[in-house]
Amino acid sequence: MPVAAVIPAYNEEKTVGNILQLLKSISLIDEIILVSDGSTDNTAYIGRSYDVSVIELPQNRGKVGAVMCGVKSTNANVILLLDADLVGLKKEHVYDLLLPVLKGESDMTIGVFKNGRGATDLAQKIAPFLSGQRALQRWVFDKLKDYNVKDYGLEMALTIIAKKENLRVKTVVLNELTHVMKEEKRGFIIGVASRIKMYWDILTCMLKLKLEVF
Ligand SMILES: O=c1ccn([C@@H]2O[C@H](COP(=O)(O)OP(=O)(O)O)[C@@H](O)[C@H]2O)c(=O)[nH]1
Ligand SMILES: O=C(O)[C@@H](COP(=O)(O)O)O[C@H]1O[C@H](CO)[C@@H](O)[C@H](O)[C@H]1O
Repeated sequence: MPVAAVIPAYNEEKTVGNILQLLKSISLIDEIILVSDGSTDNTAYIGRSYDVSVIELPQNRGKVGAVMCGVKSTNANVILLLDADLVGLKKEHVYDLLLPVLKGESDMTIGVFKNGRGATDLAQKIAPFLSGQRALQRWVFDKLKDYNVKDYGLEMALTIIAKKENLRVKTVVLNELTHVMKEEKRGFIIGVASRIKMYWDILTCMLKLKLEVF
């Protein structure tokens, strides 16, 4: 069953290289697609240097736009979604996300950080369903087409759809994995603004999909 890893990246030159290098060493993955979402740094250049498929969007489309573009470009049946700002990604994390889907035991897996860093562990403990680390059957992803999901609403939408349709979802622990937080990447003011926008996207997505998840 062909597997594509889709990595949305907006100005992630500091972290994306290590992620691509690790993914390239995993034979379960047939295709690696880096979507540089209007990045103004060396993200796309680094992607090309690892000899993976690089889609360079001329303008920033937001996370869901970037991911959709990447998924559209492949025929793979199984999609692995990973953020480009992960720190500490190991092969075991990727296997733990992919294998339940490849074995047909789960329709989607959701990876939750543990023992990474206090702040990012806590965020995912409170809201594991927001995690960007997932593996899923393509037909699950394709259900997003029926909804008008914006930017950071992606994970909330996938989680709600899975619940609504009674899909088999497995939460897997990603030990000693963390990511660079918005405030660390973009500075305090832009980081906080981006965080507020993220929560707004999530809230509007929840309201739109009219389903309670709590
Ligand atoms: O407009 C955007 C915003 C984010 N991202 C990517 O989506 C992932 C998650 O976004 P972000 O880092 O902002 O979320 P956080 O990790 O802080 O929750 C990262 O790989 C980003 O580079 C993107 O492709 N386009
Ligand atoms: O875990 C979370 O609460 C947020 C915010 O993470 P940080 O506070 O920047 O560590 O990040 C996740 O949620 C976003 C919306 O679902 C996803 O797009 C990100 O991939 C995910 O890391």
